[in-house]
Amino acid sequence: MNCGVVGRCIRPTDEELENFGTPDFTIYNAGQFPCNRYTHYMTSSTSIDLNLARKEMVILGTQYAGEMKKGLFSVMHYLMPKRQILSLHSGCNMGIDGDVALFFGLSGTGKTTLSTDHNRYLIGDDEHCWSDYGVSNIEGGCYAKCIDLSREKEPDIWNAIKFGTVLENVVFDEHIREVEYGDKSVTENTRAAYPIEYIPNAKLPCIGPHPKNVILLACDAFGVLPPVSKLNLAQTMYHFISGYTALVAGTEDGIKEPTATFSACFGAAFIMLHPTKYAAMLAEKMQKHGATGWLVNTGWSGGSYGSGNRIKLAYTRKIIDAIHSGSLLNATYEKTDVFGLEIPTEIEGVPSEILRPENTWGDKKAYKSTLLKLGGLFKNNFETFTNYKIGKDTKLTQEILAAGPNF
Ligand SMILES: Nc1ncnc2c1ncn2[C@@H]1O[C@H](COP(=O)(O)OP(=O)(O)O)[C@@H](O)[C@H]1O
Ligand SMILES: C=C(OP(=O)(O)O)C(=O)O
Repeated sequence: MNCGVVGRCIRPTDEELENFGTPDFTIYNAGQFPCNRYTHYMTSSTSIDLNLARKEMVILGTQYAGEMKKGLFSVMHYLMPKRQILSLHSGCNMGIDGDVALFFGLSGTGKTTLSTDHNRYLIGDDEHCWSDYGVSNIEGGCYAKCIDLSREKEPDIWNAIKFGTVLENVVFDEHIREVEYGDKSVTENTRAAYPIEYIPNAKLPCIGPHPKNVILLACDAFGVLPPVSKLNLAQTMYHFISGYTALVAGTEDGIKEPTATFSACFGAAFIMLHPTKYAAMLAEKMQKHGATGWLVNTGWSGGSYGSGNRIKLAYTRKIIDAIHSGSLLNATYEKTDVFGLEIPTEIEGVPSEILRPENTWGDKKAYKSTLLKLGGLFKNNFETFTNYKIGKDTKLTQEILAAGPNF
């Protein structure tokens, strides 16, 4: 992505600008002007139209800066697989030993927060490609949510908000120009767009070797998924194709209560081919490069949204640390009912009782029925995909099906 959209795209050097020639793609952003919602297939006065042949995108009726980057992300989901490159809706970072981790997840599940890690190099927070040479960021900056942002919990993002960063939808005092990060009066989806080099340990250029860990993030507002589970390849494919999260108030307009969302490949809005095409590419790359899959619940524990609490970010960070260090791979595991997930019995710095969700619920009956409810939602959702084969391999398709909830 090589243009200058609020610091998030890869900016050309002065030399490249000299010989810029014609752009690869042109965005016409008339965000203040609504589209005609009475046109066929229109459901609102907002539209983002792509013409792949003309290499043009037209944005109407929305001034949300996210539309530009996500529109181009859709283009990449078309162009990249044609070159055997997998486009990924994931954050990405790298340890000092060169171990790369991907963080897949829908909006608000923690891609930006968890890939921005003081002890690791940031490759990017949201959009990447995985080719035969390793991973690379599509963007040149980040787009962090900053609702309730605090210096203590997210110091790197806090410090990246300085001159040159664009704050979107935040409320601030006009006189002293101080931002009130807790203020949701415009929207909960407040953002900070900053160039990646505002993160001190950014990996420049934003490329890295083949991933060692593939972390699937779900913010489970039902509170029944374990804080972390180790996945085999078939389970990784199953959860990748399912693309589950339970949204709470935030990015999507009108969502105030938690609802289960299934978004294939953690990006149904952006994919252009059938989900199993991307899943097969992911499986092949993970197998070839020996990557391990993980499912991390950054959502609720001790009950559903309303009665339980969101898992502390500090605990999620400890879980992620144990994945990166390799220590979690060697932990002792036990298997859960229904989802058949392998969960560790101990992780340093995390209270052991929270690792098994059942332990944290006071009402065990409510836990069981909520677990079965979620399992049922997964099953229903997956029916859409059962007729599609993963590549030519029917065995893999069967394995993926068997890797889902079983009850
Ligand atoms: N346990 C947790 N893990 C990750 N994020 C959490 C957790 N608890 C609260 N959060 C908050 O959830 C939000 C995650 O948003 P973000 O990282 O921007 O998601 P994404 O990049 O996937 O859209 C942040 O505001 C973060 O502070
Ligand atoms: C820009 C977006 O991505 P994310 O919320 O994952 O940062 C969005 O979905 O609006």
